Amino acid sequence: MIIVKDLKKRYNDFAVLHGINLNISKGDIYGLVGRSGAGKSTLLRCINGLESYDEGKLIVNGMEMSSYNREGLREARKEIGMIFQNFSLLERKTVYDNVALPMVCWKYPNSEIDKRVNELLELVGILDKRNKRPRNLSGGQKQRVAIARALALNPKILLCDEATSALDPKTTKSILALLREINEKLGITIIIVTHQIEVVKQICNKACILENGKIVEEGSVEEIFFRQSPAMKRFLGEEEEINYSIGKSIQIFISEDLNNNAIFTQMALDLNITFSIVGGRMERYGNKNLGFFVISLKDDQYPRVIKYLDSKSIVWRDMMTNIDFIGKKGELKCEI
Ligand SMILES: Nc1ncnc2c1ncn2[C@@H]1O[C@H](COP(=O)(O)OP(=O)(O)OP(=O)(O)O)[C@@H](O)[C@H]1O
Repeated sequence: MIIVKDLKKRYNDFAVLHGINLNISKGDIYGLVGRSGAGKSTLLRCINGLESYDEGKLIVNGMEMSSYNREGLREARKEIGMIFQNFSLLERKTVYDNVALPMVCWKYPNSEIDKRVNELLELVGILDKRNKRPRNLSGGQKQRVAIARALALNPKILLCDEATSALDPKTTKSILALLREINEKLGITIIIVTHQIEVVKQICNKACILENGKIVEEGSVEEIFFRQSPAMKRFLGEEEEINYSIGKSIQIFISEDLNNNAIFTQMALDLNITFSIVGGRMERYGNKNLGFFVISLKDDQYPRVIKYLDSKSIVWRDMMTNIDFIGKKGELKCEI
């Protein structure tokens, strides 16, 4: 659906995108995360044709974006809806008129506009606000209007630029739930630019981390979590390693297909050992529970425990060397 290959973009002598490679498939909810200034919005604007690029390929819905003439680009952009942090609604128009605007611009017949706008307002849950002006709505309601307007022309792709950054946590949750519903019901591919890792955890199936115009981490949200790469830690501001200095410490990664309580009890029973759990965290990623625990082992327990974990295909990391990351059946094996 979206293929980005060696994409480069400069603003005068400032290189903002340094050779981006990405593949976003139909139906993905893809998170583009990174700190302020990393180049996320620039990449998003290249994807919807608001910005040109200098080198590389950018194929959206099967067409190279740089190959369009003005009229072709205008047509292509019908397939790509966009929402923003500040909602970008017209204050002097009603909710209904804001949502109708793209269809009015494309000269759709009034009856079709009326039917579609009412359907969309119903979908986003604010049909009762159709005659209100944006200033009479809450932030979450304004973003619902913006979502309905972005869907007016029946796009295949919805781009969200920090769409929940101005909203409180509860409203953010409800907007993300709405985006997920739109993705599932209408089959729309969604790209979410955000600096909030919570957003990625709640809704994305895939994500990348952008750092100074380069992708430093990419994959399914589960893979990114399991890798716990330095890039991820830098993004989260968790670079400092906790020093687990008693004996040998290993980090054991848990996914929902493992019964995490049972792992530790079973291992203690099978190996006839005791050990301390010295750290850990479980979190919800989309509809999965993922997490890790750090256990501290005596030197003589260490080889037996890692042999046991490998035999059960459980992912673990040596906290001392920080270089081994033994993968389930090998597929998650990587150096960090
Ligand atoms: N039109 C422009 N002209 C010159 N430099 C620009 C322009 N737009 C963006 N930049 C610069 O490009 C870099 C990336 O900006 P961009 O807005 O893409 O980052 P971002 O990751 O979206 O940041 P934020 O999260 O703060 O929005 C920044 O250093 C910014 O100053």
